[in-house]
Amino acid sequence: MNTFDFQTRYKLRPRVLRNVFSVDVSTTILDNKINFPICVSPMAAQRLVHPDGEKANARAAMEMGTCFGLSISASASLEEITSAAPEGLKFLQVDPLKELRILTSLIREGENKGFKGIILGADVAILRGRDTKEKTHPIFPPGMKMGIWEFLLAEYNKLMELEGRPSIVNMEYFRKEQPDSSRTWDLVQWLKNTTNLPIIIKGILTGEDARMAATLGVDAIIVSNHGGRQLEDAPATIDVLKEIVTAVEGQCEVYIDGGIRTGNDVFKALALGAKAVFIGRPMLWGIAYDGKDGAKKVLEILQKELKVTMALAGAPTIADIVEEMIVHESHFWAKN
Ligand SMILES: Cc1cc2nc3c(=O)[nH]c(=O)nc-3n(C[C@H](O)[C@H](O)[C@H](O)COP(=O)(O)O)c2cc1C
Ligand SMILES: CCCCCCC(=O)C(=O)O
Repeated sequence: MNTFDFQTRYKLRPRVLRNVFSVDVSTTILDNKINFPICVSPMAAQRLVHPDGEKANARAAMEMGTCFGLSISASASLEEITSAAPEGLKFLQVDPLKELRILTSLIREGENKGFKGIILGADVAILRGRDTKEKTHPIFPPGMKMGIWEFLLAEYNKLMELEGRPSIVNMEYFRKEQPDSSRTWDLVQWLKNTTNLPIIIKGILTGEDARMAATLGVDAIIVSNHGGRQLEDAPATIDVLKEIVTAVEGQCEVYIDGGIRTGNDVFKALALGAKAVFIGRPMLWGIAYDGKDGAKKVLEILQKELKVTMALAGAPTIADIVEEMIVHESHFWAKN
């Protein structure tokens, strides 16, 4: 099964003789202006790829004028990301945890450090074992720390001290002990009561869950199969995008990630109703190639490709990208 079906299954229906002398790819997400609708997905432990890790990607996103998603399992602290990208638009991704008081402290810290949205990882009820992990036994380089988990552990131990309960010293144990697979939609309500920041829920793949999220008042959904890393045989995100856009009836914004590799892929997602896309692995390849400059290059290439597609498809602005410009390949089978 192919979890990434942008290129093979969807074709474009270009309109010609339209004025595309100037193509404007700028847009907004949650009222924040971004220079183009391509944002950076939260991804753990980026210092495994380059010594600057998340700082490089956050800085690249800021310099390019787009949004950076910071993973709760980042190999950088909130402080480091804030100083690397002080003016950049940044969302903080959190997971369902057992001790919600430490999540509150983290969210407060995010608010104070200028983060503009909280992404709730909804597809990590458990973390799927990875074959490659068993084969390669990745180890963290000396000195590499998971900055946000360090913060959470310190907050946890403060609470334990106040309550006269035993503290935890082993980080690996803490990171395994805290994720909470019993959490339900109540967590969304809890988040809404905890912060005024917009709530973005990541990992939705069905219209039913999308409607639930919209009803609970989330501000945005990221249609995501976690880059194919969690549930095996989950659908390609592009295949369920329309169902989700239809289900939310405009009550919240819809973004998508997973397998977006070209400007054409971005265009197709927008045509099916996404307000923006997020990209994961290409940003890791970017920093692996050349740190922050490599990450910028990835964003530059995608932005340029999107402009070309918009010009050739007859859409001078993001608002001009409409559903009639995309068709599923089965449309052509029916005719033969
Ligand atoms: C190495 C790696 C680490 C990831 N870590 C996280 C994470 O910490 N939190 C999260 O919500 N998603 C995580 N993801 C999933 C991404 O946010 C995103 O959904 C996915 O990578 C998008 O697909 P793409 O890589 O094909 O663009 C990770 C993905 C990768 C490849
Ligand atoms: C090294 C910590 C891994 C945390 C899990 C991050 C994740 O969601 C992933 O897909 O990987």
